[in-house]
Amino acid sequence: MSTIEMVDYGQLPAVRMRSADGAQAIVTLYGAHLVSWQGADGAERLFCSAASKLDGSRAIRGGVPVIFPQFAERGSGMRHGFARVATWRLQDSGTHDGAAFAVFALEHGDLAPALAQAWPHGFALTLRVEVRGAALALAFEVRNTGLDAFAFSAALHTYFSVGQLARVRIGGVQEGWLHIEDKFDHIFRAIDGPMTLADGGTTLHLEQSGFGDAVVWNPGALDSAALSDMEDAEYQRFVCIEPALIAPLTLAPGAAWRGAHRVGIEVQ
Ligand SMILES: O=P(O)(O)OC[C@H]1O[C@H](O)[C@H](O)[C@@H](O)[C@@H]1O
Repeated sequence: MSTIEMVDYGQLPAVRMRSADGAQAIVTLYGAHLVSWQGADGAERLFCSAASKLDGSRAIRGGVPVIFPQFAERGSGMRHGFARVATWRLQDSGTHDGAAFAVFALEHGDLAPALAQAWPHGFALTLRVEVRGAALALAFEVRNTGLDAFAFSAALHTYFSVGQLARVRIGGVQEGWLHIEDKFDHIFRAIDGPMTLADGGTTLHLEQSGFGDAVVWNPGALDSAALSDMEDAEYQRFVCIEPALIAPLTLAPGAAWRGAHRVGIEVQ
């Protein structure tokens, strides 16, 4: 049976969805942050740092932070935007054909006063998360509900759990495989096909639409040690592959933009 229930994740209220075949995901309302995803095989596919704050005092280190309306420091607002540190609402949830899904929403009126003043635009965001079998589907929508156009960037900053960073191969971002052993931070532009993340006997198949770019990031040993919310050796346990819209897109009043990210697990 598929189920949707409220749970605590650390000190944060969260939604856990389970599909009929046992796939599950947990999303905190803080950030509409997907912190855990297991396919029906029960293996955790996302990384979340053991040192992450889970109390709403700062963004969660791991999972899938929703980046909006600015990427990193490419803009005058807060680093990676406010969506990952705002508290979203559960707008809808349910089950269909054995899958379980939940939809999270954030509007300008939901923002704390300081954030609302810093970004005075009418907007409505939704993030839909669905799990079933070996598949995860994320759908992100940005709608301009105001009277003026605004420009935004966005990303689904996915931290994939890996056995050992140095063994991982990433396909679909450049000619041949990409290998990462230490610090790496690169924006791959104009992604026009599926990507793969191969780790030992498991391959994740990644497909994105709407998002034209993909950012691949790992902090490496030195930066990892300098991050207060990551343990020193943890950089070897994940790689971020992030569907992204880096160059700001201008959205007219009433217009909407959609980006999707689908992940499928193949175990050899
Ligand atoms: O530490 P954060 O604000 O979560 O950012 C983490 C990382 O996000 C992206 O992947 C950027 O490309 C990196 O430059 C950045 O370091």
